[in-house]
Amino acid sequence: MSLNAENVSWTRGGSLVVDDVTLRPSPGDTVGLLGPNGSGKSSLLRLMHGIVKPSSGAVLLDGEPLASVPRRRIARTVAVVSQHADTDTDIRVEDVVRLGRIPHRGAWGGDAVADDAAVTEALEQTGLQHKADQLWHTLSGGERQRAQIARALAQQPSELLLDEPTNHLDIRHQLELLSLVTRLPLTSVVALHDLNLAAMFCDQLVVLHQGAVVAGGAPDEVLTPELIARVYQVEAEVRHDPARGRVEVTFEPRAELAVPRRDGEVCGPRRTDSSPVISR
Ligand SMILES: Nc1ncnc2c1ncn2[C@@H]1O[C@H](COP(=O)(O)OP(=O)(O)OP(=O)(O)O)[C@@H](O)[C@H]1O
Repeated sequence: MSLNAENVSWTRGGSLVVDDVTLRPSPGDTVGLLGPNGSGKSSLLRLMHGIVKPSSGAVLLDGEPLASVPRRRIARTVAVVSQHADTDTDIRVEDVVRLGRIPHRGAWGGDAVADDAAVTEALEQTGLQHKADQLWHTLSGGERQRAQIARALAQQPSELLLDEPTNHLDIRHQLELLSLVTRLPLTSVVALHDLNLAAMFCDQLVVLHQGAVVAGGAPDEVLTPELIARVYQVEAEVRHDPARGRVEVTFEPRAELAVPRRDGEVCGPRRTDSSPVISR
């Protein structure tokens, strides 16, 4: 299976939101989609899921334009975890996860044993077994996020699209979630803001800036101080850690981001000598 974006552009309100993007994840890879707020990550994921149609170019599922693939086949193959999932209805966590089985139902129903097994496994993988009977709207933000991921896993897709899946998660669950995603025998495209998580877990990175791809490749090729300065306007130090086999990014707070205090003084970040930087 493959899900590729080929020279995809998407225009909205007169602006080019996604600008001639080609993305061809290798089977089994985890591809990190990076870029500042508004750079087009969510829009590209929506295009790759077929929720919106490209203005030009095409998204191909196994070489076939997504627009001509039946919705049901897309749903069996591609699962999405979006940023904003919500419901007001009284639905239990297990039932949310079970929604992932809908694409597998035929006209005469589904395979109940396979459905139960997939739901149980997805709840276990996301550490939500003990929440199975709890109502969705009583979950914390992080638990809701994990329930959405469990729903996507129950779908048993070959392609997984995740839009900032670590939002709301504490550090342990961020690490667990991304390590789960990378362990699964799936091809994943995951929009991330945390460059170190991206370096730690992604096989390949693609960086978007104003809708266009400005860098792509292995994390240690992509994450350079020059790229980070150009795209995020932030000074960064990038260290190669041979023991861990990855790069680590640390950031330099910028002096011009110093904020005025109520007493008129301007406070910047703490220096490494631990004395507060205060200038008048
Ligand atoms: N339906 C739409 N109509 C008009 N503008 C849109 C639409 N969808 C997205 N945009 C604009 O396209 C740009 C890219 O948005 P998008 O949500 O894809 O960025 P993003 O990289 O995911 O951002 P973030 O990191 O903040 O989630 C933004 O400027 C947004 O306002």
